[in-house]
Amino acid sequence: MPCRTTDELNELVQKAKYYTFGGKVADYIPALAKANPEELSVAIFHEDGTCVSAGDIQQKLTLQSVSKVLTLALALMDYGEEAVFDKVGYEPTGDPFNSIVKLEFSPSKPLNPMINAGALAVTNMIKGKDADDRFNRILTFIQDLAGNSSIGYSQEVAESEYRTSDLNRALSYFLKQHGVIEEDVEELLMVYTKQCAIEMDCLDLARIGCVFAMDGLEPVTNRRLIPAHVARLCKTFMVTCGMYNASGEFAVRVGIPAKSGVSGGIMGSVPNRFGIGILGPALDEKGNSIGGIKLLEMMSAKYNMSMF
Ligand SMILES: NC(=O)CC[C@H](N)C(=O)O
Repeated sequence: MPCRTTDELNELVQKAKYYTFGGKVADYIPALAKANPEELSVAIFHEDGTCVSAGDIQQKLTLQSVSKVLTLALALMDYGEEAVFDKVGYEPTGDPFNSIVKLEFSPSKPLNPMINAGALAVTNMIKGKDADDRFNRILTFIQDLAGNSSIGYSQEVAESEYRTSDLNRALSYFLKQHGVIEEDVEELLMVYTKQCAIEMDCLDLARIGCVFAMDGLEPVTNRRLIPAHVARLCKTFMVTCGMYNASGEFAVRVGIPAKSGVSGGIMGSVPNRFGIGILGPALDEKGNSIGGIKLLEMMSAKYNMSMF
């Protein structure tokens, strides 16, 4: 079903666009540096399958860190809570997403699954007979959540990140030394960089956000895609750690479970109402979409979105 657009949402996007000038696209993954910093688009996907959008929603984004919440859901479905939280903790770090510093403290397990170290530990757990099989399981799961079997990944972005992943390589070796991950680090990075390069548009992202908003039910059909307790657990991490070390301020100003990625994507879930997909590649200094956060602040005020 095509998305309609409303003057009201368009106006909010135009206002938020003004702030994109204060941001910068991520360039530590070389392929992401090509993104247009002035781009800002949003889609809202409701439980009944209707959607509203503004901006250029044909534009695609790679999931990057948004994928962390999706692999967490899959690992929890594969293994259950006890096994997953044997490898990663529950607590926000207050540090940047790629920081290594807290791993030095005992126990040497990542503080939560939303930082790179934690996400690497979670991807390490994804079941499958080899790296390709594991990645395909992640991709199929994400296609199901979005109701779109044509979703794939950007080979260019995956390879670009794989080649330049020295920090994630270092984190992985550190975790391997401490027994948090077991597999070959190169194989893990292969799966992880492809997972981060899974590509979709804002509407797909909004639809996945809506599945979480509905505690794991597919919009329209009400088919269960994720057990309710897993969806709730993921949303809790989105609130406490989803916007990196800006999650506290985001909870105050916007007040919804959300997860961002360095491509400028943000997936939001407004409980029992709708999912939100945003693309705005210009980032603030913490790595969140600068226009996207502004837009969500305005939307939260206008549509009374805060759950607090
Ligand atoms: N914050 C992010 O989106 C980080 C994801 C990116 N692929 C990385 O590992 O660095």
